[in-house]
Amino acid sequence: MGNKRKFKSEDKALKSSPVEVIAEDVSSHPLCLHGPTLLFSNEKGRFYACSLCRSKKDCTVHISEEDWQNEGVKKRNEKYNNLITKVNKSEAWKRHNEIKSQHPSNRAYCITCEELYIIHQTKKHNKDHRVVTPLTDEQLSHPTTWLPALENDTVEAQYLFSKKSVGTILSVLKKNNIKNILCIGTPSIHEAVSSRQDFTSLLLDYDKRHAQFHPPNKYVYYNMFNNYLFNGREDEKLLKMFMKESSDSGLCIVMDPPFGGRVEPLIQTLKDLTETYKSVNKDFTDQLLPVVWAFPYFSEPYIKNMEPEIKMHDYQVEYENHKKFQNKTSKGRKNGSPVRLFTNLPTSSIDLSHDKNYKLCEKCKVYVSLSNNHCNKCGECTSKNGTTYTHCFACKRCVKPTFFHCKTCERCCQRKDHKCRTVVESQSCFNCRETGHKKADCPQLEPAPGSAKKRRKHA
Ligand SMILES: C[S@@+](CC[C@H](N)C(=O)[O-])C[C@H]1O[C@@H](n2cnc3c(N)ncnc32)[C@H](O)[C@@H]1O
Ligand SMILES: [Zn+2]
Ligand SMILES: [Zn+2]
Ligand SMILES: [Zn+2]
Ligand SMILES: [Zn+2]
Ligand SMILES: [Zn+2]
Ligand SMILES: [Zn+2]
Repeated sequence: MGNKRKFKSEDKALKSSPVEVIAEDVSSHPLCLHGPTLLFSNEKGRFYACSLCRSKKDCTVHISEEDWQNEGVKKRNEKYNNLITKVNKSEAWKRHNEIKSQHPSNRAYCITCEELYIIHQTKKHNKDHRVVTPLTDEQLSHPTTWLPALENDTVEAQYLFSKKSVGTILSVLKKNNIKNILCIGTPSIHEAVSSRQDFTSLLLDYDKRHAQFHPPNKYVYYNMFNNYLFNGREDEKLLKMFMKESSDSGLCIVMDPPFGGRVEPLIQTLKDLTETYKSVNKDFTDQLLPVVWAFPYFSEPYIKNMEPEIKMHDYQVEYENHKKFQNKTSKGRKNGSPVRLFTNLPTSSIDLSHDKNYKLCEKCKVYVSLSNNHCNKCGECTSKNGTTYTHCFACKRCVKPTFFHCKTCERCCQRKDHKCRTVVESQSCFNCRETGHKKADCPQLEPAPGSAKKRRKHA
């Protein structure tokens, strides 16, 4: 499962065409089958497109900002109000209970039709269908352990945490006295705590198969890129209730978005969820809700720029079903998994004392990979990608071992295929060409009306 897919490496990410997402309230945007679209901007202009599908083939809605002013276009887009699907959670749960009342050998799940059924009740699932049977109670309550990942890799991208990673994440929450978890795209965390007394959780996920395995008040059919609840009001009430009940015992968002997902809409979602939390817990301070977010290390500049409180920790998140994302001591990638934990909880609360791949940096007071060295010049443990960085005195910073200081370019450059005076322009600011921020946030420019920077200033 998932082996066809190539991870978008840092270099590939740098070569992809530059497009910004304008982080803003999406409620007045055109709709597609996945809820409100996002406003994108590239060198040709600004346009609305799907928040979830990365390929135009999967979702064709594409409306320029100018066309969206046209009443006819607005009228035509209204059809999506009726086309967006909901999930019938109570029906699905009723079915689950009927199936559970049967002996495991009578229980089955058809992968082709994505449904649970009782064997002797239907002949619909013939030999062309992929069927899983028998099903134990344990399998019914832990579907991620046996449900195959959804096929469309450009949309759902499902990779499960290893048991060790689940344990690490839960221990961080414990250290911070957090008992309530909003699991966004993290069904294995949700399942791991489902029978525990010390945590409660609510799963928010786009994979609606979960409705057949979790009670209606434990699962929400959700799009994390536009904070869209497909079942509308009913689930908004549920989410608010969960937030209200968690006010005394700590709430944390634990999210693991599909790889390649954009940072801007995810940060916007965290802010929107924080606003919802504040609307039901009036005395909550102005900060962002606690979050533990699994994401590739090379997204750090974007996250840091948009939300400096969210820090990257050196812990390498391991996955069950992906060789490349396992630790370097196993068969995986040379430098280990590229996925790290980003969090606004104190990084010193991530205790890896039991893990031989990490050491405590006495100066940073944080656990780091054995290969990560503390640089006294930079004042921190500087490695990001799992290799040992070296300090460049000219650039006054630590760089990857694959870099060298080029005197002609007057900066550190990738050693391989270096051509002097060429700059990788994509993924950097359209204006000043620096990485780490987008044009809308460029410190050299006045903020455009409605830009993220402008809105933040006036917030
Ligand atoms: C990379 S996997 C993470 C799974 C996680 N590591 C675990 O073990 O539970 C991404 C998860 O996000 C869900 N997902 C994908 N796109 C989503 C979206 N737009 N909104 C909400 N959930 C989404 C997938 O169904 C999947 O559960
Ligand atoms: Zn769409
Ligand atoms: Zn079937
Ligand atoms: Zn250090
Ligand atoms: Zn250094
Ligand atoms: Zn240098
Ligand atoms: Zn050069």
